[in-house]
Amino acid sequence: MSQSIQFSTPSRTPHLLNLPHSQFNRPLSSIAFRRFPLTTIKYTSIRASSSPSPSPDLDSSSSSSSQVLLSPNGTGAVKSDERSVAVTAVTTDTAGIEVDTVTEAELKENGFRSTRRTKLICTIGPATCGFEQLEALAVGGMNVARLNMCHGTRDWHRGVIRSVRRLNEEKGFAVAIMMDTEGSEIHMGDLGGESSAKAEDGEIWTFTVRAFDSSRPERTISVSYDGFAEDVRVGDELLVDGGMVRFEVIEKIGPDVKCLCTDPGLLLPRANLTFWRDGSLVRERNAMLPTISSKDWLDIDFGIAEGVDFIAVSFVKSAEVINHLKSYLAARSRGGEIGVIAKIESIDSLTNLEEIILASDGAMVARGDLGAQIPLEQVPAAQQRIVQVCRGLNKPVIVASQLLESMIEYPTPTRAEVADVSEAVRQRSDALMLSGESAMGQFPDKALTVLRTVSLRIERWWREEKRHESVPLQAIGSTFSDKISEEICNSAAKMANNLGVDAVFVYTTSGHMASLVSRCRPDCPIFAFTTTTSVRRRLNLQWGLIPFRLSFSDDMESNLNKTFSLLKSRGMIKSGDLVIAVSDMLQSIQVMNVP
Ligand SMILES: Nc1ncnc2c1ncn2[C@@H]1O[C@H](COP(=O)(O)OP(=O)(O)O)[C@@H](O)[C@H]1O
Ligand SMILES: C=C(OP(=O)(O)O)C(=O)O
Ligand SMILES: [K+]
Ligand SMILES: [Mg+2]
Repeated sequence: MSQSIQFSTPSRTPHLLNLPHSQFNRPLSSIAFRRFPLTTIKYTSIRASSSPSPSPDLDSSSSSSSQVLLSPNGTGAVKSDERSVAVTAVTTDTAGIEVDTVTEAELKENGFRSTRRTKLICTIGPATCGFEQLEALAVGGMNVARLNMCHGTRDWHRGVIRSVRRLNEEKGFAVAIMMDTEGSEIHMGDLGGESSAKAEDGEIWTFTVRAFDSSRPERTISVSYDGFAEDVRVGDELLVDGGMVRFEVIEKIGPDVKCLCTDPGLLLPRANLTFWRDGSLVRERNAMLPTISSKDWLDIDFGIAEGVDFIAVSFVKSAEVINHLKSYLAARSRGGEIGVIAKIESIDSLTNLEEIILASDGAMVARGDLGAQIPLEQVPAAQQRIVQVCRGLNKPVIVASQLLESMIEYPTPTRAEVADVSEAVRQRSDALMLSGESAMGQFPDKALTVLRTVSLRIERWWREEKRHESVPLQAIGSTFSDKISEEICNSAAKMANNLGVDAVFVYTTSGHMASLVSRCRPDCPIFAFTTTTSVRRRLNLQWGLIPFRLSFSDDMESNLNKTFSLLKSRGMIKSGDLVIAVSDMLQSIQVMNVP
Protein backbone atom coordinates (compact mmCIF):
# COMPACT_ATOMS: atom_id res chain seq x y z
CA MET A 1 0.00 0.00 0.00
CA SER A 2 1.17 3.47 -0.56
CA GLN A 3 0.26 6.94 0.46
CA SER A 4 0.80 10.27 -1.04
CA ILE A 5 0.17 13.67 0.39
CA GLN A 6 0.24 16.43 -2.08
CA PHE A 7 0.30 20.04 -1.10
CA SER A 8 0.03 22.50 -3.93
CA THR A 9 0.04 26.24 -4.31
CA PRO A 10 -1.25 26.54 -7.86
CA SER A 11 -0.31 30.17 -8.20
CA ARG A 12 1.54 32.67 -6.15
CA THR A 13 -0.64 35.73 -5.77
CA PRO A 14 1.28 38.95 -5.14
CA HIS A 15 -0.97 40.22 -2.34
CA LEU A 16 -0.15 37.16 -0.25
CA LEU A 17 3.59 37.58 -0.46
CA ASN A 18 3.98 39.41 2.81
CA LEU A 19 1.76 37.23 4.94
CA PRO A 20 3.47 35.93 8.05
CA HIS A 21 4.57 32.38 7.36
CA SER A 22 2.21 30.90 9.96
CA GLN A 23 -0.73 32.13 7.90
CA PHE A 24 0.35 31.50 4.39
CA ASN A 25 -0.21 27.85 3.93
CA ARG A 26 -3.81 27.50 5.04
CA PRO A 27 -5.52 29.96 2.72
CA LEU A 28 -3.27 28.98 -0.16
CA SER A 29 -3.09 25.27 0.09
CA SER A 30 -5.17 22.51 -1.27
CA ILE A 31 -4.35 19.19 0.29
CA ALA A 32 -5.18 16.01 -1.53
CA PHE A 33 -4.58 12.44 -0.46
CA ARG A 34 -3.80 9.98 -3.19
CA ARG A 35 -2.81 6.41 -3.27
CA PHE A 36 0.11 5.27 -5.35
CA PRO A 37 1.10 1.74 -6.11
CA LEU A 38 4.40 2.07 -4.16
CA THR A 39 5.05 2.66 -0.47
CA THR A 40 5.52 6.31 -0.99
CA ILE A 41 4.42 9.42 0.81
CA LYS A 42 4.65 12.38 -1.41
CA TYR A 43 4.16 15.93 -0.33
CA THR A 44 4.55 18.38 -3.14
CA SER A 45 4.28 22.11 -3.39
CA ILE A 46 4.33 23.24 -6.98
CA ARG A 47 5.88 26.62 -7.39
CA ALA A 48 4.41 29.00 -9.93
CA SER A 49 7.75 30.11 -11.29
CA SER A 50 9.61 27.77 -13.56
CA SER A 51 12.60 26.06 -12.03
CA PRO A 52 15.95 27.71 -12.56
CA SER A 53 18.23 25.99 -15.00
CA PRO A 54 21.40 24.69 -13.39
CA SER A 55 24.18 27.23 -13.48
CA PRO A 56 27.17 26.36 -15.63
CA ASP A 57 29.78 24.27 -13.97
CA LEU A 58 32.97 26.00 -12.98
CA ASP A 59 35.03 23.04 -14.05
CA SER A 60 33.12 22.44 -17.23
CA SER A 61 35.79 20.02 -18.36
CA SER A 62 34.85 17.62 -15.62
CA SER A 63 31.13 18.11 -15.96
CA SER A 64 29.13 15.40 -17.59
CA SER A 65 25.45 14.82 -17.58
CA SER A 66 25.44 11.62 -15.65
CA GLN A 67 28.28 12.03 -13.20
CA VAL A 68 27.94 11.89 -9.47
CA LEU A 69 30.73 13.26 -7.39
CA LEU A 70 30.72 12.37 -3.77
CA SER A 71 32.70 13.86 -0.97
CA PRO A 72 34.69 11.44 1.12
CA ASN A 73 35.21 13.87 3.85
CA GLY A 74 31.81 13.87 5.37
CA THR A 75 32.34 10.31 6.34
CA GLY A 76 33.34 8.74 9.57
CA ALA A 77 36.45 6.92 10.59
CA VAL A 78 38.96 5.96 7.97
CA LYS A 79 41.13 3.24 9.35
CA SER A 80 44.75 3.73 8.52
CA ASP A 81 44.95 0.36 6.79
CA GLU A 82 42.29 1.56 4.37
CA ARG A 83 44.41 4.47 3.33
CA SER A 84 46.28 2.82 0.53
CA VAL A 85 43.00 1.74 -1.02
CA ALA A 86 41.32 5.01 -0.30
CA VAL A 87 43.70 7.16 -2.21
CA THR A 88 43.91 5.20 -5.41
CA ALA A 89 40.63 4.05 -6.86
CA VAL A 90 38.68 7.17 -7.62
CA THR A 91 37.77 8.89 -10.89
CA THR A 92 35.29 7.79 -13.50
CA ASP A 93 33.95 4.38 -14.17
CA THR A 94 31.82 3.09 -16.95
CA ALA A 95 28.56 3.62 -15.09
CA GLY A 96 29.15 7.39 -15.28
CA ILE A 97 29.59 7.83 -11.56
CA GLU A 98 32.57 9.45 -9.90
CA VAL A 99 33.23 8.58 -6.32
CA ASP A 100 36.18 8.21 -4.00
CA THR A 101 36.58 4.93 -2.24
CA VAL A 102 36.82 6.47 1.23
CA THR A 103 33.15 7.37 1.30
CA GLU A 104 32.18 4.38 -0.70
CA ALA A 105 33.86 1.99 1.69
CA GLU A 106 32.42 3.80 4.66
CA LEU A 107 28.86 3.72 3.41
CA LYS A 108 29.12 0.09 2.35
CA GLU A 109 30.68 -1.05 5.57
CA ASN A 110 28.85 0.89 8.23
CA GLY A 111 25.83 2.42 6.53
CA PHE A 112 24.56 5.98 6.54
CA ARG A 113 24.42 6.41 10.29
CA SER A 114 28.16 6.11 10.67
CA THR A 115 29.00 9.22 8.71
CA ARG A 116 30.59 12.12 10.53
CA ARG A 117 28.46 15.25 10.74
CA THR A 118 31.00 17.75 12.13
CA LYS A 119 33.30 19.15 9.45
CA LEU A 120 37.05 19.48 9.87
CA ILE A 121 39.36 22.29 8.77
CA CYS A 122 43.15 22.08 8.70
CA THR A 123 45.44 25.08 8.54
CA ILE A 124 48.13 24.23 6.01
CA GLY A 125 51.72 25.16 6.84
CA PRO A 126 55.22 23.79 6.45
CA ALA A 127 54.22 20.49 8.09
CA THR A 128 51.44 19.74 5.59
CA CYS A 129 52.04 21.61 2.32
CA GLY A 130 53.33 18.68 0.24
CA PHE A 131 50.98 16.81 -2.07
CA GLU A 132 51.24 13.53 -0.13
CA GLN A 133 50.72 15.34 3.17
CA LEU A 134 47.64 17.09 1.80
CA GLU A 135 46.37 13.80 0.50
CA ALA A 136 46.85 12.19 3.91
CA LEU A 137 44.79 14.99 5.46
CA ALA A 138 42.03 14.59 2.84
CA VAL A 139 41.93 10.86 3.48
CA GLY A 140 41.88 11.60 7.21
CA GLY A 141 38.77 13.74 6.85
CA MET A 142 39.89 17.31 6.04
CA ASN A 143 36.89 19.08 4.52
CA VAL A 144 38.47 22.52 4.21
CA ALA A 145 42.11 23.58 3.88
CA ARG A 146 42.83 26.95 5.49
CA LEU A 147 45.58 29.27 4.36
CA ASN A 148 46.64 31.90 6.85
CA MET A 149 47.90 34.88 4.87
CA CYS A 150 49.82 36.11 7.95
CA HIS A 151 52.44 33.55 6.96
CA GLY A 152 54.14 32.42 3.79
CA THR A 153 54.45 34.07 0.38
CA ARG A 154 51.74 34.21 -2.27
CA ASP A 155 53.78 31.77 -4.35
CA TRP A 156 53.79 29.34 -1.46
CA HIS A 157 50.03 29.66 -1.03
CA ARG A 158 49.48 29.28 -4.78
CA GLY A 159 51.38 25.98 -4.66
CA VAL A 160 49.12 24.68 -1.89
CA ILE A 161 45.94 25.81 -3.64
CA ARG A 162 46.97 24.06 -6.84
CA SER A 163 47.88 20.87 -4.98
CA VAL A 164 44.48 20.80 -3.29
CA ARG A 165 42.76 21.37 -6.62
CA ARG A 166 44.79 18.56 -8.19
CA LEU A 167 43.89 16.30 -5.29
CA ASN A 168 40.21 17.07 -5.84
CA GLU A 169 40.42 16.45 -9.56
CA GLU A 170 42.51 13.31 -9.41
CA LYS A 171 41.02 11.67 -6.35
CA GLY A 172 37.46 12.94 -6.34
CA PHE A 173 37.71 14.90 -3.09
CA ALA A 174 35.79 18.15 -2.57
CA VAL A 175 38.22 19.88 -0.22
CA ALA A 176 37.35 23.58 -0.12
CA ILE A 177 39.95 26.32 0.31
CA MET A 178 39.60 29.04 2.88
CA MET A 179 41.91 32.02 2.72
CA ASP A 180 42.30 33.85 6.03
CA THR A 181 43.35 37.50 5.89
CA GLU A 182 46.15 38.93 7.96
CA GLY A 183 44.18 41.99 9.09
CA SER A 184 45.87 45.05 10.48
CA GLU A 185 46.00 44.35 14.18
CA ILE A 186 49.36 44.71 15.90
CA HIS A 187 51.70 41.77 15.60
CA MET A 188 55.39 40.99 15.85
CA GLY A 189 57.64 40.61 12.82
CA ASP A 190 58.88 37.28 11.58
CA LEU A 191 61.98 36.87 13.83
CA GLY A 192 64.39 37.09 10.88
CA GLY A 193 63.84 33.48 9.85
CA GLU A 194 64.09 31.88 13.32
CA SER A 195 61.20 29.56 14.19
CA SER A 196 60.91 30.92 17.74
CA ALA A 197 62.75 32.92 20.41
CA LYS A 198 62.74 32.28 24.15
CA ALA A 199 62.04 35.20 26.49
CA GLU A 200 63.19 34.57 30.08
CA ASP A 201 61.88 36.07 33.28
CA GLY A 202 63.53 39.42 34.08
CA GLU A 203 65.06 39.95 30.63
CA ILE A 204 64.79 43.33 28.95
CA TRP A 205 63.53 43.18 25.35
CA THR A 206 63.13 45.97 22.81
CA PHE A 207 59.95 46.21 20.78
CA THR A 208 60.54 48.56 17.90
CA VAL A 209 58.82 49.96 14.84
CA ARG A 210 62.21 50.13 13.08
CA ALA A 211 62.74 47.64 10.27
CA PHE A 212 65.92 45.54 10.31
CA ASP A 213 68.07 45.52 7.21
CA SER A 214 69.84 42.27 7.96
CA SER A 215 69.57 39.95 10.93
CA ARG A 216 67.51 40.66 14.02
CA PRO A 217 69.48 42.30 16.85
CA GLU A 218 69.51 40.27 20.07
CA ARG A 219 66.36 40.54 22.26
CA THR A 220 64.73 42.81 19.74
CA ILE A 221 61.34 42.35 18.13
CA SER A 222 59.87 44.38 15.30
CA VAL A 223 56.26 45.49 15.53
CA SER A 224 53.88 45.80 12.55
CA TYR A 225 52.13 49.00 13.64
CA ASP A 226 53.88 52.35 13.12
CA GLY A 227 52.01 54.12 15.90
CA PHE A 228 53.01 51.51 18.48
CA ALA A 229 55.71 53.49 20.30
CA GLU A 230 53.42 56.51 20.57
CA ASP A 231 50.39 54.58 21.77
CA VAL A 232 51.98 52.60 24.62
CA ARG A 233 52.81 54.12 27.98
CA VAL A 234 55.35 53.20 30.64
CA GLY A 235 53.59 50.79 33.03
CA ASP A 236 51.43 49.18 30.30
CA GLU A 237 51.37 45.41 30.13
CA LEU A 238 52.29 43.88 26.77
CA LEU A 239 50.73 40.48 26.02
CA VAL A 240 52.09 38.21 23.31
CA ASP A 241 49.45 35.83 21.89
CA GLY A 242 46.93 36.81 24.54
CA GLY A 243 49.25 36.12 27.44
CA MET A 244 51.55 33.28 26.37
CA VAL A 245 54.38 35.70 27.21
CA ARG A 246 54.02 38.95 29.17
CA PHE A 247 56.11 42.10 29.41
CA GLU A 248 55.89 45.40 31.26
CA VAL A 249 56.76 48.62 29.42
CA ILE A 250 59.59 50.27 31.35
CA GLU A 251 60.97 52.92 28.99
CA LYS A 252 60.28 54.56 25.65
CA ILE A 253 63.17 55.80 23.51
CA GLY A 254 61.95 57.17 20.17
CA PRO A 255 60.76 54.21 18.05
CA ASP A 256 62.00 51.72 20.67
CA VAL A 257 60.00 50.45 23.62
CA LYS A 258 61.97 48.71 26.36
CA CYS A 259 60.05 45.96 28.12
CA LEU A 260 60.72 43.73 31.10
CA CYS A 261 59.69 40.09 30.71
CA THR A 262 57.33 39.21 33.57
CA ASP A 263 55.95 35.88 32.27
CA PRO A 264 58.53 33.93 30.28
CA GLY A 265 57.74 31.87 27.21
CA LEU A 266 58.27 31.25 23.52
CA LEU A 267 57.87 34.10 21.06
CA LEU A 268 56.59 32.80 17.72
CA PRO A 269 56.95 34.61 14.39
CA ARG A 270 54.24 37.20 13.74
CA ALA A 271 52.57 36.61 17.06
CA ASN A 272 49.72 38.91 17.96
CA LEU A 273 50.39 41.75 20.46
CA THR A 274 47.93 43.52 22.72
CA PHE A 275 48.61 46.04 25.46
CA TRP A 276 46.68 46.52 28.63
CA ARG A 277 46.39 49.43 31.07
CA ASP A 278 44.75 49.15 34.51
CA GLY A 279 43.34 45.74 33.60
CA SER A 280 41.69 46.84 30.34
CA LEU A 281 42.65 46.33 26.73
CA VAL A 282 44.05 49.56 25.31
CA ARG A 283 42.47 50.59 22.07
CA GLU A 284 44.25 53.69 20.89
CA ARG A 285 44.65 54.64 17.28
CA ASN A 286 45.14 50.99 16.36
CA ALA A 287 41.38 50.66 16.81
CA MET A 288 41.12 52.89 13.74
CA LEU A 289 43.22 50.62 11.53
CA PRO A 290 41.23 49.26 8.59
CA THR A 291 39.86 45.73 9.02
CA ILE A 292 41.06 44.92 5.52
CA SER A 293 44.54 46.40 4.99
CA SER A 294 46.03 47.25 1.62
CA LYS A 295 48.05 44.03 1.83
CA ASP A 296 44.81 42.14 2.54
CA TRP A 297 43.20 43.60 -0.60
CA LEU A 298 46.10 42.28 -2.65
CA ASP A 299 45.69 38.90 -0.98
CA ILE A 300 41.96 39.01 -1.75
CA ASP A 301 42.70 39.71 -5.43
CA PHE A 302 45.06 36.76 -5.31
CA GLY A 303 42.33 34.61 -3.73
CA ILE A 304 39.86 35.61 -6.44
CA ALA A 305 42.39 34.82 -9.16
CA GLU A 306 43.14 31.42 -7.63
CA GLY A 307 39.45 30.66 -7.10
CA VAL A 308 39.40 30.12 -3.32
CA ASP A 309 36.05 29.03 -1.90
CA PHE A 310 35.98 31.13 1.26
CA ILE A 311 37.65 34.27 2.52
CA ALA A 312 37.81 34.52 6.32
CA VAL A 313 38.11 38.14 7.41
CA SER A 314 40.21 38.74 10.51
CA PHE A 315 39.21 41.22 13.23
CA VAL A 316 35.82 42.12 11.77
CA LYS A 317 34.35 45.07 13.65
CA SER A 318 31.04 45.67 11.86
CA ALA A 319 28.79 44.36 9.10
CA GLU A 320 29.91 47.21 6.88
CA VAL A 321 33.25 45.64 6.01
CA ILE A 322 31.56 42.34 5.17
CA ASN A 323 29.06 44.08 2.89
CA HIS A 324 31.89 45.98 1.26
CA LEU A 325 33.89 42.81 0.61
CA LYS A 326 30.83 40.99 -0.67
CA SER A 327 30.11 43.68 -3.25
CA TYR A 328 33.78 43.71 -4.22
CA LEU A 329 33.66 39.95 -4.75
CA ALA A 330 30.35 40.09 -6.59
CA ALA A 331 31.86 42.55 -9.05
CA ARG A 332 35.06 40.61 -9.56
CA SER A 333 34.38 36.96 -9.09
CA ARG A 334 31.52 35.22 -10.79
CA GLY A 335 28.81 36.33 -8.34
CA GLY A 336 28.51 34.59 -5.03
CA GLU A 337 31.15 31.97 -5.65
CA ILE A 338 33.36 32.98 -2.74
CA GLY A 339 31.82 32.75 0.72
CA VAL A 340 32.78 35.41 3.27
CA ILE A 341 33.43 34.16 6.80
CA ALA A 342 33.51 36.71 9.62
CA LYS A 343 36.11 35.96 12.27
CA ILE A 344 34.72 36.85 15.65
CA GLU A 345 37.84 37.77 17.60
CA SER A 346 37.38 41.27 18.93
CA ILE A 347 35.20 43.11 21.41
CA ASP A 348 33.57 45.06 18.56
CA SER A 349 32.62 41.88 16.74
CA LEU A 350 30.84 40.62 19.85
CA THR A 351 29.01 43.90 20.23
CA ASN A 352 27.78 43.81 16.62
CA LEU A 353 27.46 40.03 16.44
CA GLU A 354 23.98 39.60 14.91
CA GLU A 355 24.43 42.17 12.15
CA ILE A 356 27.87 40.81 11.27
CA ILE A 357 26.63 37.24 11.04
CA LEU A 358 23.58 38.26 9.06
CA ALA A 359 25.83 39.96 6.50
CA SER A 360 28.29 37.04 6.28
CA ASP A 361 28.18 33.57 4.78
CA GLY A 362 29.48 32.07 8.01
CA ALA A 363 31.47 32.86 11.12
CA MET A 364 34.51 31.64 12.99
CA VAL A 365 34.86 31.63 16.76
CA ALA A 366 38.51 32.71 16.59
CA ARG A 367 39.31 31.94 20.19
CA GLY A 368 43.01 32.74 19.90
CA ASP A 369 42.63 36.46 19.53
CA LEU A 370 39.25 36.57 21.21
CA GLY A 371 40.92 35.26 24.36
CA ALA A 372 43.42 38.09 24.13
CA GLN A 373 40.66 40.71 23.91
CA ILE A 374 38.19 39.51 26.51
CA PRO A 375 38.94 37.73 29.80
CA LEU A 376 39.60 34.04 29.11
CA GLU A 377 36.79 32.91 31.37
CA GLN A 378 34.33 34.72 29.10
CA VAL A 379 35.40 32.85 25.97
CA PRO A 380 33.23 29.72 26.50
CA ALA A 381 30.06 31.80 26.88
CA ALA A 382 30.99 33.84 23.81
CA GLN A 383 31.54 30.61 21.88
CA GLN A 384 28.13 29.27 22.86
CA ARG A 385 26.43 32.53 21.90
CA ILE A 386 28.17 32.74 18.50
CA VAL A 387 27.27 29.12 17.70
CA GLN A 388 23.63 29.74 18.64
CA VAL A 389 23.33 32.97 16.67
CA CYS A 390 24.81 31.30 13.59
CA ARG A 391 22.44 28.37 13.82
CA GLY A 392 19.49 30.72 14.21
CA LEU A 393 20.51 32.73 11.16
CA ASN A 394 21.46 29.62 9.16
CA LYS A 395 25.16 30.43 8.76
CA PRO A 396 27.87 27.81 9.18
CA VAL A 397 30.04 28.29 12.26
CA ILE A 398 33.61 27.18 12.89
CA VAL A 399 35.15 26.70 16.34
CA ALA A 400 38.85 27.49 16.08
CA SER A 401 42.15 27.67 17.95
CA GLN A 402 43.91 25.56 20.54
CA LEU A 403 41.48 22.64 20.28
CA LEU A 404 44.45 20.27 20.45
CA GLU A 405 47.29 22.70 21.11
CA SER A 406 49.44 20.19 23.02
CA MET A 407 49.48 17.96 19.94
CA ILE A 408 51.82 20.43 18.26
CA GLU A 409 54.44 18.64 20.33
CA TYR A 410 52.86 15.45 21.66
CA PRO A 411 51.15 12.53 19.90
CA THR A 412 48.20 12.37 22.30
CA PRO A 413 45.86 15.15 23.40
CA THR A 414 45.23 16.18 26.99
CA ARG A 415 41.94 15.09 28.53
CA ALA A 416 40.96 18.73 28.76
CA GLU A 417 41.47 19.15 25.02
CA VAL A 418 39.26 16.14 24.29
CA ALA A 419 36.61 17.69 26.53
CA ASP A 420 36.89 20.97 24.65
CA VAL A 421 36.48 19.26 21.26
CA SER A 422 33.51 17.31 22.65
CA GLU A 423 31.83 20.49 23.80
CA ALA A 424 32.13 22.10 20.37
CA VAL A 425 30.66 18.93 18.81
CA ARG A 426 27.89 18.81 21.39
CA GLN A 427 27.04 22.42 20.60
CA ARG A 428 26.68 21.17 17.03
CA SER A 429 28.97 23.69 15.48
CA ASP A 430 29.44 23.06 11.78
CA ALA A 431 33.20 22.73 11.81
CA LEU A 432 36.28 22.39 14.00
CA MET A 433 39.59 23.88 12.98
CA LEU A 434 43.22 22.92 13.53
CA SER A 435 45.80 25.74 13.47
CA GLY A 436 49.38 25.13 14.58
CA GLU A 437 48.55 21.44 15.13
CA SER A 438 48.34 20.90 11.36
CA ALA A 439 50.38 23.89 10.11
CA MET A 440 53.62 23.28 11.94
CA GLY A 441 53.02 20.58 14.52
CA GLN A 442 54.74 17.23 14.69
CA PHE A 443 51.54 15.16 14.48
CA PRO A 444 49.10 16.72 12.00
CA ASP A 445 47.51 13.41 10.98
CA LYS A 446 47.13 12.27 14.56
CA ALA A 447 45.51 15.56 15.54
CA LEU A 448 43.03 15.19 12.68
CA THR A 449 42.32 11.62 13.77
CA VAL A 450 41.51 12.86 17.27
CA LEU A 451 39.06 15.44 15.90
CA ARG A 452 37.47 12.78 13.71
CA THR A 453 37.12 10.07 16.32
CA VAL A 454 35.94 12.40 19.06
CA SER A 455 33.38 13.98 16.71
CA LEU A 456 32.01 10.61 15.67
CA ARG A 457 31.81 9.32 19.22
CA ILE A 458 30.13 12.39 20.68
CA GLU A 459 27.70 12.72 17.79
CA ARG A 460 26.66 9.10 18.15
CA TRP A 461 26.40 9.26 21.91
CA TRP A 462 24.15 12.31 21.86
CA ARG A 463 22.04 10.92 19.05
CA GLU A 464 21.56 7.55 20.72
CA GLU A 465 20.79 9.07 24.06
CA LYS A 466 18.44 11.56 22.39
CA ARG A 467 20.04 14.23 24.50
CA HIS A 468 19.68 17.12 22.08
CA GLU A 469 16.99 19.45 23.22
CA SER A 470 14.98 20.61 20.22
CA VAL A 471 15.96 24.18 19.60
CA PRO A 472 13.13 26.33 18.26
CA LEU A 473 14.48 27.79 15.05
CA GLN A 474 13.45 31.31 14.26
CA ALA A 475 11.91 31.92 10.81
CA ILE A 476 14.48 33.51 8.53
CA GLY A 477 13.06 33.44 5.01
CA SER A 478 12.24 36.85 3.62
CA THR A 479 10.54 35.92 0.35
CA PHE A 480 7.49 33.72 0.08
CA SER A 481 9.47 31.11 -1.77
CA ASP A 482 12.20 31.11 0.92
CA LYS A 483 9.53 30.65 3.57
CA ILE A 484 8.17 27.61 1.77
CA SER A 485 11.67 26.13 1.45
CA GLU A 486 12.28 26.69 5.13
CA GLU A 487 9.00 25.05 6.18
CA ILE A 488 9.69 22.12 3.89
CA CYS A 489 13.17 21.59 5.31
CA ASN A 490 11.97 21.91 8.91
CA SER A 491 9.23 19.38 8.22
CA ALA A 492 11.52 17.04 6.32
CA ALA A 493 14.02 17.00 9.19
CA LYS A 494 11.26 16.36 11.71
CA MET A 495 9.80 13.58 9.60
CA ALA A 496 13.28 12.11 9.15
CA ASN A 497 13.74 11.90 12.92
CA ASN A 498 10.25 10.64 13.67
CA LEU A 499 10.32 8.02 10.94
CA GLY A 500 13.94 7.05 11.58
CA VAL A 501 14.88 7.38 7.91
CA ASP A 502 18.34 6.46 6.71
CA ALA A 503 19.12 9.68 4.84
CA VAL A 504 17.68 12.94 3.60
CA PHE A 505 18.37 13.62 -0.07
CA VAL A 506 18.36 17.26 -1.05
CA TYR A 507 18.52 18.47 -4.66
CA THR A 508 19.75 22.03 -4.67
CA THR A 509 21.22 24.31 -7.29
CA SER A 510 22.48 27.14 -5.05
CA GLY A 511 23.03 25.03 -1.94
CA HIS A 512 20.55 27.05 0.08
CA MET A 513 18.04 24.24 0.51
CA ALA A 514 20.83 21.95 1.72
CA SER A 515 21.87 24.48 4.32
CA LEU A 516 18.27 24.73 5.53
CA VAL A 517 18.17 20.97 6.10
CA SER A 518 21.59 21.06 7.77
CA ARG A 519 20.37 23.83 10.07
CA CYS A 520 17.79 21.40 11.52
CA ARG A 521 20.59 18.98 12.50
CA PRO A 522 18.56 15.84 11.69
CA ASP A 523 19.58 12.47 13.12
CA CYS A 524 20.44 11.07 9.69
CA PRO A 525 23.06 12.27 7.20
CA ILE A 526 22.08 14.61 4.39
CA PHE A 527 23.08 13.73 0.82
CA ALA A 528 23.26 17.06 -0.96
CA PHE A 529 23.10 16.88 -4.76
CA THR A 530 24.16 19.98 -6.57
CA THR A 531 25.03 20.78 -10.15
CA THR A 532 28.33 22.64 -9.71
CA THR A 533 31.67 21.68 -8.24
CA SER A 534 32.03 25.07 -6.55
CA VAL A 535 28.73 24.73 -4.65
CA ARG A 536 29.69 21.17 -3.79
CA ARG A 537 32.95 22.37 -2.22
CA ARG A 538 31.24 25.14 -0.28
CA LEU A 539 28.66 22.71 1.12
CA ASN A 540 31.55 20.73 2.54
CA LEU A 541 31.79 23.27 5.38
CA GLN A 542 28.29 22.54 6.66
CA TRP A 543 27.17 20.18 9.35
CA GLY A 544 25.95 16.78 8.18
CA LEU A 545 26.07 17.47 4.44
CA ILE A 546 27.65 14.90 2.17
CA PRO A 547 27.89 16.89 -1.04
CA PHE A 548 27.64 15.23 -4.47
CA ARG A 549 27.76 16.81 -7.85
CA LEU A 550 25.07 15.55 -10.15
CA SER A 551 23.24 17.01 -13.09
CA PHE A 552 19.53 16.86 -12.52
CA SER A 553 16.33 18.19 -13.98
CA ASP A 554 13.15 19.53 -12.42
CA ASP A 555 11.58 16.11 -12.80
CA MET A 556 11.98 14.64 -9.34
CA GLU A 557 10.91 11.14 -10.33
CA SER A 558 13.65 10.95 -12.87
CA ASN A 559 16.20 12.56 -10.51
CA LEU A 560 15.40 10.00 -7.86
CA ASN A 561 15.52 7.08 -10.24
CA LYS A 562 18.85 8.26 -11.60
CA THR A 563 20.30 8.81 -8.14
CA PHE A 564 19.08 5.48 -6.85
CA SER A 565 20.50 3.59 -9.77
CA LEU A 566 23.85 5.43 -9.65
CA LEU A 567 24.26 4.96 -5.91
CA LYS A 568 22.95 1.41 -5.94
CA SER A 569 25.33 0.41 -8.69
CA ARG A 570 28.16 1.49 -6.39
CA GLY A 571 26.67 -0.26 -3.40
CA MET A 572 26.27 2.97 -1.48
CA ILE A 573 22.55 2.47 -0.94
CA LYS A 574 20.45 -0.65 -1.10
CA SER A 575 16.86 -1.64 -1.72
CA GLY A 576 14.69 -0.94 1.27
CA ASP A 577 16.68 2.02 2.63
CA LEU A 578 14.26 4.69 3.73
CA VAL A 579 14.92 8.10 2.25
CA ILE A 580 13.28 11.51 2.40
CA ALA A 581 13.90 13.68 -0.64
CA VAL A 582 13.47 17.43 -0.88
CA SER A 583 14.23 19.72 -3.74
CA ASP A 584 14.42 23.43 -4.31
CA MET A 585 13.08 23.23 -7.84
CA LEU A 586 9.77 21.64 -6.98
CA GLN A 587 9.63 22.43 -3.29
CA SER A 588 8.47 18.95 -2.47
CA ILE A 589 8.95 16.31 0.19
CA GLN A 590 8.89 12.67 -0.73
CA VAL A 591 9.32 9.70 1.56
CA MET A 592 10.22 6.42 -0.03
CA ASN A 593 12.00 3.15 0.27
CA VAL A 594 14.78 2.69 -2.23
CA PRO A 595 13.26 0.32 -4.83
N1 LIG B 1 51.81 29.36 5.66
C1 LIG B 1 52.54 29.18 6.75
N2 LIG B 1 53.89 29.20 6.67
C2 LIG B 1 54.66 29.03 7.75
N3 LIG B 1 54.16 28.83 9.01
C3 LIG B 1 52.84 28.82 9.15
C4 LIG B 1 51.96 28.98 8.04
N4 LIG B 1 50.70 28.94 8.49
C5 LIG B 1 50.78 28.73 9.82
N5 LIG B 1 52.07 28.64 10.22
C6 LIG B 1 52.58 28.38 11.57
O1 LIG B 1 51.56 27.78 12.34
C7 LIG B 1 51.27 28.57 13.49
C8 LIG B 1 49.81 28.50 13.82
O2 LIG B 1 49.02 28.91 12.74
P1 LIG B 1 47.88 29.99 12.92
O3 LIG B 1 47.15 29.78 14.19
O4 LIG B 1 47.10 29.97 11.68
O5 LIG B 1 48.68 31.35 12.96
P2 LIG B 1 48.89 32.43 14.11
O6 LIG B 1 49.59 31.71 15.21
O7 LIG B 1 49.72 33.45 13.45
O8 LIG B 1 47.52 32.91 14.49
C9 LIG B 1 51.76 29.96 13.14
O9 LIG B 1 52.12 30.69 14.29
C10 LIG B 1 52.97 29.66 12.28
O10 LIG B 1 54.07 29.37 13.10
C1 LIG C 1 41.80 31.73 14.17
C2 LIG C 1 42.34 32.82 14.68
O1 LIG C 1 42.98 33.74 13.88
P1 LIG C 1 44.53 33.68 13.51
O2 LIG C 1 45.00 32.28 13.68
O3 LIG C 1 44.60 34.17 12.12
O4 LIG C 1 45.12 34.63 14.47
C3 LIG C 1 42.27 33.10 16.12
O5 LIG C 1 42.68 34.20 16.52
O6 LIG C 1 41.77 32.24 16.87
K1 LIG D 1 44.91 35.40 9.90
MG1 LIG E 1 43.17 35.65 15.08
